[in-house]
Amino acid sequence: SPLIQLPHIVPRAVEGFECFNASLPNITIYATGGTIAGSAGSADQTTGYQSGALGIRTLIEAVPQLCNVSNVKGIQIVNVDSGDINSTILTNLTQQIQKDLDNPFMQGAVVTHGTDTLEESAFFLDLTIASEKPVVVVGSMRPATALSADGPINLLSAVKLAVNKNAKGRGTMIVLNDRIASARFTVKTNANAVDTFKAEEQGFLGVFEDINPLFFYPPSRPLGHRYFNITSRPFQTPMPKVDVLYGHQEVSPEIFQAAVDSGAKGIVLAGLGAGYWPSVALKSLEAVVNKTGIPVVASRRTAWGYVEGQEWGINAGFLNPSKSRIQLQLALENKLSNQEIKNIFEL
Ligand SMILES: NC(=O)C[C@H](N)C(=O)O
Repeated sequence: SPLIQLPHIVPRAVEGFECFNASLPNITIYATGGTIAGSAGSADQTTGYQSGALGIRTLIEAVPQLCNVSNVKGIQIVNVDSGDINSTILTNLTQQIQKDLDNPFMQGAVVTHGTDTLEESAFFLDLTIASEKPVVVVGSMRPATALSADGPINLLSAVKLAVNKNAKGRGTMIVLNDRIASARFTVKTNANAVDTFKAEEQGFLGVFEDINPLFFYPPSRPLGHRYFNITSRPFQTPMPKVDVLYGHQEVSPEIFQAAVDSGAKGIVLAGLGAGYWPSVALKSLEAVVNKTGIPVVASRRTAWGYVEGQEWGINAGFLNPSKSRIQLQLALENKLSNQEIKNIFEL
């Protein structure tokens, strides 16, 4: 049902909205950049374009259908390639979205984002926003100027999802290519393809049919979900540095100490198979862990799988390295002990 019905509250709600109809729900679109806001020199150029070139007003104006489903307010958080998103930008985003969703007149939030690190930001929002209302992160693989650009339909899908009554209680979701995906499990699997976001083992939450969301199951949160309250931390302060190290044949045993020396307060390992390391490297890893007490999370370099049983560290379970890094950073920011961090990861 529409959130705004009483005439006397209309003027307050109108403020800041790009389009307004008292019978429609209210959504805020937070724009951060990426290819969905990307601009190339010609319509047939799909690489080498500038990410984060167009502002949120341009993105909204390109999809007039948005105003048929929702009142949309656009907020430009930053306008960057997603490689430049960091913990201060994400803290700012969480704090603004939380405030917004706590407002009874707001129905949900949509975040536009580059796809390269979208899986990290979506997971961050999932862990730091406390609300039943939907948070939807959306991107595109083709710049806004391209033939068959996927951004406009993805944006309309995201807004339709954010106002859908079945979308509540599912945490943060990811929308691209007619799919609804879980922020916890979904990753970018292909550097170029439009159907890149997948969770091979956990699957999708639903699909879009005629640009309308259809869910497979009732709402639920994934096992292992944990909330981190960052609403009152100063957002300008970066969170503790966590490095991801990649395992391979002949890996240098010195990389663990090098990470600590460069300021890492936690380490995530993209290990071989189910979290293994070559024996020489493992010895030096154990020495660093024993000497510094730094938390080390064992994840995997394979795309999918489950990591358990690595005695020298904290086992990542189903979380891949990029998502493990986000959770470890939030755990360190919240000053959790190594044992408490272990309890969060090893459910
Ligand atoms: N498709 C994209 O959005 C890629 C872009 N480099 C980004 O992540 O910002």
